Formats: sequence, C-alpha cells, structure tokens
Amino acid sequence: MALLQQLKSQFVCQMIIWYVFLVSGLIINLLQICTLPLWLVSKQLARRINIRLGYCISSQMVAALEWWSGTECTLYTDPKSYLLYGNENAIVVLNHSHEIDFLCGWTFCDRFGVLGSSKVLAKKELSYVPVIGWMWYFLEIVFCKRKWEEDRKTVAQSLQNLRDYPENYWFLLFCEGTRFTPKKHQISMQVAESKGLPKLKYHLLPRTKGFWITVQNLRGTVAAVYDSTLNFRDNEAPNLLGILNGRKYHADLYVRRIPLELIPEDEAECAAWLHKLYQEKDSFQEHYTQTGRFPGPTVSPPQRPWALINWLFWACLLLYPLGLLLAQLISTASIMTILASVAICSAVSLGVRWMIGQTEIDRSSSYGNKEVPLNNN
Ligand SMILES: CC/C=C\C/C=C\C/C=C\C/C=C\C/C=C\C/C=C\CCC(=O)SCCNC(=O)CCNC(=O)[C@H](O)C(C)(C)COP(=O)(O)OP(=O)(O)OC[C@H]1O[C@@H](n2cnc3c(N)ncnc32)[C@H](O)[C@@H]1OP(=O)(O)O
Ligand SMILES: CCCCCCCCCCCCCCCCCC(=O)OC[C@@H](O)COP(=O)(O)O
Repeated sequence: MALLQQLKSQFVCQMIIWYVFLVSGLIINLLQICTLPLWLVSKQLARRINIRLGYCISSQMVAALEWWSGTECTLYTDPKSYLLYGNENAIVVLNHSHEIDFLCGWTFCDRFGVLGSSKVLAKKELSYVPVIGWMWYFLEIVFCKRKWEEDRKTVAQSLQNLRDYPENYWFLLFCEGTRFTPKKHQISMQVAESKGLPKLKYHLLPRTKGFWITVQNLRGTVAAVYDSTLNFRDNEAPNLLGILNGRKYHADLYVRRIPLELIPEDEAECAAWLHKLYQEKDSFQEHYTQTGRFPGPTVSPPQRPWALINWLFWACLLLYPLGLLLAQLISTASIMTILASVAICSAVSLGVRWMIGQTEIDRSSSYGNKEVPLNNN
C-alpha cells in the first residue's frame, strides 16, 4: 500500500496524467471547433455532442479524484429529494472556501449523470484557461466580469439561451463571488455591518445580484435550488496537487432541495432571502465544526465507472504514440533532440503548473479584498 502511495507521487506518474489530460483536451477542443457548422443546422444536436465531448475532459479530473486519490464523498440529504437529483434542472448554491470544491461538485454531477451538461456562473478570466476554459465556450457556460453594470445584460442573455437546453443540468453559483480568505471575510463583514445584516463566521457576505438574475431568467425551466454546503473531514484543506499526488480526502456535502416557487421574485426580497440562506448555511457549518457531521441522514450515490473508462481509453490512445516517439528519440538520440525534448517537457509542466495555479487560494484574485467606502444607512 505504501509502495503504491509512493508510486503515485512520482513525477513520471504526474507527467503521464498531465500528458493524457492536455493532449486529449486539446484534441477534444479541436473536435468542439469542428461542431461549429452543426450549430447552424441543428443547435440541439450540436449541444448534445458537446455535452459528451465536455464529459471526456471534465470526467478525467473526476477520475483523478475518485480513482487515483480515492477521495470519498458523503452526501447528507433528505431521501425524498435524493430521488429528484439528476432528473430536473436545478440551481446549486455552494460555499466557496476550498480549492477543490468545484471538483467535488463535478463528482456529484457525474454520479447523478449531469456532468457534461452542468453549468456555472464563472469569472471571465477562467475562459482563457486552455482545455477547460475553451471547452466551456461550447458548453454555454455563463461568464461574468464581476462588474454588475457590464454583466447585467450579458449574463441575462446567456441565461436566456439556456431555457431550451436539451438535457438536465445543474447551474452552480458561488454567491460569495470569490474564495474565502481571512482578509476578504473581514472586509465583507464590515459591509454586512453597514447593511445591518448579522455577521457570518464561515462565509463571505453573499453577492445577491447574480442569484436574483439567475432565478429570474431560469424561472419556469429550473425546478429547485439545491442549497449545498461542503466541508472536509479533519479540518483538511485539500488541493489539486494533493489529488494528483494520490492523497485521499473525505468530503461531506449537505444538500437541501428548495422548490423555486419559494424564492421571491422581487429583487430586494430575493436578496433578503439569500442573506437568510447564508445565515442558515453558517449554522450548518457551526454544527459540522462542533459535531464533525451535518444534520440529517446520509445517502451514498453510487460511483460510476465511466470516468475511469474514459481515462483508460485516452491513455491507451495517447501513450502508445508517446512510447514510439520516446523509443525513436532514444535510438536516434542527438544532443539537439534531447535538448528539444527537455525543453518541451519543461514548457508543458510549466503550463500545467500555471493551470493548477488557477485553483489555488494563495493566488486568488483581489476581488473583495479592497476596503469599500461604507454608507451607514
Ligand atoms: C446533489 C448534489 C448537489 C450539488 C453538487 C454541487 C455542485 C455541482 C454543480 C455544478 C458544477 C458545475 C460546474 C463547476 C465547475 C467549475 C466551477 C469553477 C469555478 C467558477 C467559479 C467562479 O468563477 S466564482 C466567481 C464568479 N461568480 C460570481 O461572482 C457569482 C456571484 N457574484 C454575483 O452574483 C455578483 O453580484 C455579480 C458577479 C453578478 C456582479 O458583481 P459586482 O461585484 O459587480 O456586483 P455586486 O452586486 O456583487 O457588488 C455590489 C454590491 O455588493 C456589496 N459589496 C461590496 N463589497 C462587498 C463585499 N466585500 N462583500 C459582499 N458584498 C459587497 C455592495 O455593497 C453592493 O451591494 P448592493 O446592496 O448595492 O447590491
Ligand atoms: C486528470 C487531471 C489532470 C489535471 C492536470 C491539469 C489540471 C488543470 C486544472 C485546470 C483547472 C481550471 C478550472 C478552474 C476552476 C477553478 C475554480 C475556482 O475556484 O475559481 C475561482 C473563482 O471561483 C474565484 O476566483 P478568486 O476570486 O477566488 O480568485
């Protein structure tokens, strides 16, 4: 067991995973570009194909979490609601304090069969990330600049486009708008105080406009809000590098299904509703801190083999030509080819390191970090 663990942390294993992810990802991005003419002929068919192509990329990261690192994910939820997950469109509201929260979200999407079609309100900067960001254009992910004046029209338009989406999806919203840091927390609590809102201990003050515009534009096509609160056992702060090193974590996710009809239509009332929701989420986190679990029963959505099968398919397809290339390089080794190969490997690992950096809280944006002039009325 210890030997296997040691093997998983070897650089050569990491390189193989990165190589398969990057090369297959770029091939899939290319295939996605090839679907462009189809959008003009049959938009719904183009969407269905892109859902499957997207699955081939995102499921590789799910495979890394589930099969490589062996991370376990426990779901706390009401068994009646459980039966509806994956069978309806939903807006997911999730806390944003962990580097791999999106990946745990993806794992649950996979288990309920909505991984290829799932959406998120994502910051525009992520659209430039090779493979994942490029894939998102074709999956109609909604991007925002986190500047309301610019976002209000574009976000509403992108949401309207989803109204006739052909497969069930979950639309993820991190209402905190950025990842939790002590400084951002302190500043957002000053904002809370100035608005006369109770302080939160475990969350940043939620930004309400994105939630309101999402609910308004998807009303009638989305059945419910899934209020989701994620935590990791033993106070762990997992990260993507840990996953790639084969480190096992245990995630707990508490989900409450709230029918969309219960959410007020009026903007101010909807904002007040969301603030109350975050006060409740804070109490669930307190419960978790005190007892090590969320309230209510647990259910285990079964792990599916498709993510692993997809990874094995791409690995077989791409490792064979790599092997041939390496053999040729060794047999005809000249100092120039060796230097060129080392340069390419270094460039690839720097590129992947930059991509992983996008998930790191230490490199988080300055959004929510600046003191705002407070208006105490
Ligand atoms: C059964 C299983 C269930 C669940 C499984 C879980 C999940 C799986 C689901 C789906 C998975 C799918 C995909 C996942 C894959 C990858 C995801 C990866 C990452 C993407 C994530 C991001 O990029 S997060 C960042 C972008 N998103 C957001 O920001 C969303 C939230 N933001 C908003 O809604 C904003 O309102 C906005 C972006 C629309 C506009 O922002 P802007 O800043 O311009 O305006 P605001 O309204 O927010 O700001 C002005 C108001 O805010 C007050 N203010 C000022 N400072 C602060 C502060 N520090 N904190 C809080 N509030 C502040 C200010 O006073 C203004 O107040 P008003 O009263 O005037 O509104
Ligand atoms: C098989 C696995 C191979 C893995 C190797 C390569 C890994 C490449 C990883 C690329 C990941 C890109 C997807 C990024 C999703 C990041 C989600 C995120 O957390 O974004 C932060 C924003 O919400 C808020 O930003 P901040 O304001 O906090 O800043």
